[in-house]
Amino acid sequence: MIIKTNGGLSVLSAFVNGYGAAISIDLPMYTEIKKSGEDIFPTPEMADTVNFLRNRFSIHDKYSININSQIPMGMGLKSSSAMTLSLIYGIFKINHMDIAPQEVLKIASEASIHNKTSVTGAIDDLSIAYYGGFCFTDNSSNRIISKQQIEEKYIILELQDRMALTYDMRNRDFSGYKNYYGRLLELVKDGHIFESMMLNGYIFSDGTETGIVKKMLGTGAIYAGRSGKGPAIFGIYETESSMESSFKQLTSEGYNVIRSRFNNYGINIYEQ
Ligand SMILES: Nc1ncnc2c1ncn2[C@@H]1O[C@H](COP(=O)(O)OP(=O)(O)OP(=O)(O)O)[C@@H](O)[C@H]1O
Ligand SMILES: O=C(O)C1=C[C@@H](O)[C@@H](O)[C@H](O)C1
Repeated sequence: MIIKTNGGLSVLSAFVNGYGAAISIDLPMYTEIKKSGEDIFPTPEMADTVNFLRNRFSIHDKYSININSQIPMGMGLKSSSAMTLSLIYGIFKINHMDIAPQEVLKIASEASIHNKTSVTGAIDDLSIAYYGGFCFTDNSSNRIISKQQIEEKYIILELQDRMALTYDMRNRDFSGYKNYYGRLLELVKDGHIFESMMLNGYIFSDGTETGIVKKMLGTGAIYAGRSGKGPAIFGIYETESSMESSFKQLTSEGYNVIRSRFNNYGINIYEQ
């Protein structure tokens, strides 16, 4: 069985006050899961996720797993939530276990903490991997506050040659940002998703993104900034042609950029 899901962008990082929001973009991850004579897990985090599920549900089969992903890892593009959710969703499906979506998300959130790829459980990131579109969540109670389909827009991502792992954020003290995040929360509640995206990324700035952000804004982007902790930088474009012309400009200047777009698809079985 092959499970397909996608990456996404941060709208509100939940490290500060537990509230999180994210938005799904076309960056597919294909996770192939087969019952097998022996366990074949490419990474310790994948082994941990499957073992977590086995202990919880008395699943005794062995699995061979292979991931083919276009979500760059450790970039703030929701790769770990796509990985954890696709394994859990896929193992339930392969075993014909009919588990309600909110229960799947809760288990994936607990597994994300257990496999050390998440700090809060990242129900925001898991929810967009599950449903697509935009999701706003309370990560401290594993609850979706709202979710909605998102209008088509075009994205450019600038990738950097370093990773920033979420788990490394676990000891960072964000308490000084509580007032600021109170305001960002109001922005999200009032529907100002893209404004929150830009202002949220600012907290994780190391000052190096100013050049590319201004380049994106100066070549047609309507918003640009860091995707949460990053380091990936996003630009949002109203039309495909404005995105294409900015993309041409950025590549000619040597930026490492890829194209994407918002999506509303969610997780599904790509091949039985
Ligand atoms: N294609 C993949 N194959 C196997 N494991 C993956 C894959 N993509 C991500 N992972 C797992 O996710 C980890 C990276 O997750 P992390 O949460 O640190 O980054 P991220 O998902 O890019 O960040 P963010 O949560 O800010 O979007 C990797 O170390 C790996 O364990
Ligand atoms: O692992 C986590 O708890 C999180 C990781 C980031 O993606 C954040 O954007 C998210 O809100 C929470």
